Amino acid sequence: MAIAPTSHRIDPQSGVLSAATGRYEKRLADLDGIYADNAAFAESVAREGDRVVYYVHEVRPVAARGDLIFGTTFMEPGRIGDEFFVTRGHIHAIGNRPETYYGEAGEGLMLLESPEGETQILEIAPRVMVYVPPLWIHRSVNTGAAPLVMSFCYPSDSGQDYGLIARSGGMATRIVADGAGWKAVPNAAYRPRSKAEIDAILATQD
Ligand SMILES: O=P(O)(O)OC[C@H]1O[C@](O)(CO)[C@@H](O)[C@@H]1O
Ligand SMILES: [Fe+2]
Repeated sequence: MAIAPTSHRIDPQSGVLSAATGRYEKRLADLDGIYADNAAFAESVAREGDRVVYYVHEVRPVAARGDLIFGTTFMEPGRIGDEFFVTRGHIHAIGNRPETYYGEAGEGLMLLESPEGETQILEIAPRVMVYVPPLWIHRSVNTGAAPLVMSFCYPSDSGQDYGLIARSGGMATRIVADGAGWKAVPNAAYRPRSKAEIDAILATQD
């Protein structure tokens, strides 16, 4: 039986996606261990731990290999200390699954890192399409003063692996405020991956 075609409307300001099959949100208190400034994070959680940092609307038609998952990410503007709000970030559990992101509103960055530890930073803004190639860890950063809204699409069997970043002490690069703009700085807690761990990531391809 064929799957019925569907059409969905995106509100670029709120990221609300009509006829989404799922929605989730991440609040400040859910994001422990992501930011460098532990004291600033603890203070923010004590003051407003319930505050939503980002939310996702998505459509998952079926879980079958070869299908797509698509949706929107809405990110509030803000910082922990001098570090801009970010998504948790992940590599796909099947590492060679790619993804696209398209800017709907606001301005920010796609922070990318290869298994070997190379950093790439791509700016995202309305009408900009970003391609996340297979095997790149990816995290969105809202560097603006307004919400950052993006739409995304990736293969339905990709999965998300959040442990890889955690085991390395975070991503190699952090994005911090620099006057009215941003700059990339090294993450002092970063531990480069061993050859064995890089090989394990490469082995998740099919
Ligand atoms: O899954 P994370 O790293 O919290 O980030 C959320 C974003 O990534 C996605 O998992 C898509 O890869 C979406 O849910 C959203 O674009
Ligand atoms: Fe992804």
